Amino acid sequence: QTGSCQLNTAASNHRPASSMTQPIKYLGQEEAQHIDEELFSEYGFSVDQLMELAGLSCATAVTRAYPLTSLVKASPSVLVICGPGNNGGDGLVCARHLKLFGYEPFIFYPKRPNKPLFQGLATQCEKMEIPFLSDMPEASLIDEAYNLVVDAIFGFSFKGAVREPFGSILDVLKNTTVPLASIDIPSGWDVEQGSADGLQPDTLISLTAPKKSASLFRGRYHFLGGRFVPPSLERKYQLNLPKYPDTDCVLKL
Ligand SMILES: NC(=O)C1=CN([C@@H]2O[C@H](COP(=O)(O)OP(=O)(O)OC[C@H]3O[C@@H](n4cnc5c(N)ncnc54)[C@H](O)[C@@H]3O)[C@@H](O)[C@H]2O)[C@@H](O)CC1
Ligand SMILES: [K+]
Repeated sequence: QTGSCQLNTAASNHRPASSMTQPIKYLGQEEAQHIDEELFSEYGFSVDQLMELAGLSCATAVTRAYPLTSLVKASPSVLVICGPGNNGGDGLVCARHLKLFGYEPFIFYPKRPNKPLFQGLATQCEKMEIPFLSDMPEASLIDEAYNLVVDAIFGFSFKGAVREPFGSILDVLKNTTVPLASIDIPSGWDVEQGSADGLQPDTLISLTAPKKSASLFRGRYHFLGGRFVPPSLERKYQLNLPKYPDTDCVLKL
């Protein structure tokens, strides 16, 4: 090999992601979980750090898709439904930032993990005077009272048939007509195959990179959020992420 040849190879291996022409990668379930583990192990991030950035991305995406000035109800109410894992944690962070952005979030959080991270996030929301609902409202009440619903029930670790109480919650959501904004995965969808008779969100906020089922998303707004991926991790998994504009934490795909 000549010296110039080696130089070219090295240069092409270190092209910035923005100059790559390949389309953004849609991740399988295992691959998404591997990336997640690697961020926490090899890359030294903590869960609450990335959750904060993920939840901020989600709240920002809501402001883009449903600006305060576009809301039709008398108050800027948003129902945020949080599940039992980290997707639910993203929802709690999202609700807190929505409040700071001038919205009136209400949280339904039926299964709270007994862990300091989630207890802390719930306390922060309570201290921000965000009400927690004790029951899931009926579909007609949701349509009447809320401008939109944020679906933070399940993310990329969802598997198998939906267990209660979440089956009934998803059934209610299938009967609502207000826009639904799903965090990372439309809840109840198979992470790779989607769900023909599942939720049909108006907005999907894919975190880190879209998952395979996102190719079946038919809503109006698909955002990418979670602007925290180190370039070497992006290269390793060939994510081909588009370049976020300026200092934005979300990007419309
Ligand atoms: N690595 C990343 O990219 C990041 C991921 N984050 C979020 O973390 C999510 C993944 O979080 P987790 O791994 O905690 O998992 P999930 O939040 O997807 O769900 C796991 C929870 O759902 C329950 N569950 C799974 N299948 C079920 C079923 N069929 N019926 C009823 N309950 C079921 C599990 O028992 C567990 O409690 C992502 O989708 C994303 O929203 C962010 O918080 C931070 C960064
Ligand atoms: K979700």
